[in-house]
Amino acid sequence: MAGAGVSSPGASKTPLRSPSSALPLLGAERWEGRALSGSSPCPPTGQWLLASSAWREGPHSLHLLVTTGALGLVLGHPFDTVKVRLQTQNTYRGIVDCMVKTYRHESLLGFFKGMSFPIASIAVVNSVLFGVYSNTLLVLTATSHQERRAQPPSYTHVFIAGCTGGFLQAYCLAPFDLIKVRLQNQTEPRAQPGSPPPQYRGPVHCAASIFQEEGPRGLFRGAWALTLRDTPTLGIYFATYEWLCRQSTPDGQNPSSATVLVAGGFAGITSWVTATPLDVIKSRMQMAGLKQREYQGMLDCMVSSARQEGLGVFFRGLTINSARAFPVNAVTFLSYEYLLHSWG
Ligand SMILES: C[N+](C)(C)CCCC[C@H](N)C(=O)O
Repeated sequence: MAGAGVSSPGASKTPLRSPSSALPLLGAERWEGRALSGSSPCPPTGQWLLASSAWREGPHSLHLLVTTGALGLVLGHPFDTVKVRLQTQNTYRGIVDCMVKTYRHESLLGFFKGMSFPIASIAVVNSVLFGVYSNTLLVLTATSHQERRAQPPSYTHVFIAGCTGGFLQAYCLAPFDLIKVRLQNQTEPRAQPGSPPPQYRGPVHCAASIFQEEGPRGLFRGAWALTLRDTPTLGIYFATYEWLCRQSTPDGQNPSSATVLVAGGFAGITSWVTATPLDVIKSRMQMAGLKQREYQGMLDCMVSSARQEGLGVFFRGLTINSARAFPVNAVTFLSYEYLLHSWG
């Protein structure tokens, strides 16, 4: 889950304080402080990712990344399943129809299909996203997090850092996202005696089957669409969060919980609204490996989807995704800030 990794927006409004009293300090930022207090203004290349700094920071940073990400994922997964089904299957008349059919045929468990791999991979994906984001900001602004409080980074820098993080995390996310989408689209009820078994018995079986049937590259099906979806929209995500927090936080103060909730929620919505057209294409490309529909490439997928279903196809799942995005990203940012505070 994205969401937890901005160098705290509140930090930019906070006067210099001792690290122990400062509200939001991400592992990487502590590390940045150390790096900058030494001779080098830039992070050593071998320490580029927060992945490594989070591990070195000890269990706190790691728990932080895992807990916030997993919480958001579990909360939002039922919405995500409905979204994926609406985007890739033409059998539903709308959100309510999809929910009712899913519940009737598959029970509540149907909404949670495909959740295990995203949870298992959240630490890696978030480490890459936030590590790259945080360190790109460090390189761009050449200021430590403490200096950044007095001199907040420009939105252009925040945007570029977010895009860089989004670009690099996309390739880590791609196989996990593919397996999630394939499992979410299995509409067979679980363990019904007599009914045909689903094609994939679980995430590992799904990964192994894709590898065997579609080759190693099959695991990266839809990866380009995912990269194109995430690169600009994660820039928008961080910039929106930063902007909203700065707007509603008086100088010298940390953002209130309400500000964090609202800013996180709207950052999620804004980013998902802009991501939806490519999200639809990405999900369709990922499902294309099953040969129900084949596409020559991303452009072909866009053109044939639009021809057959009209331009509205690019907005499939927008409503449910926005409904999901607000609480998920509000909670993600709030728990992130809260956990940093209590462990600070
Ligand atoms: C960039 N994109 C719009 C795809 C996602 C941005 C929000 C990410 C968040 N973890 C969530 O799952 O809602």
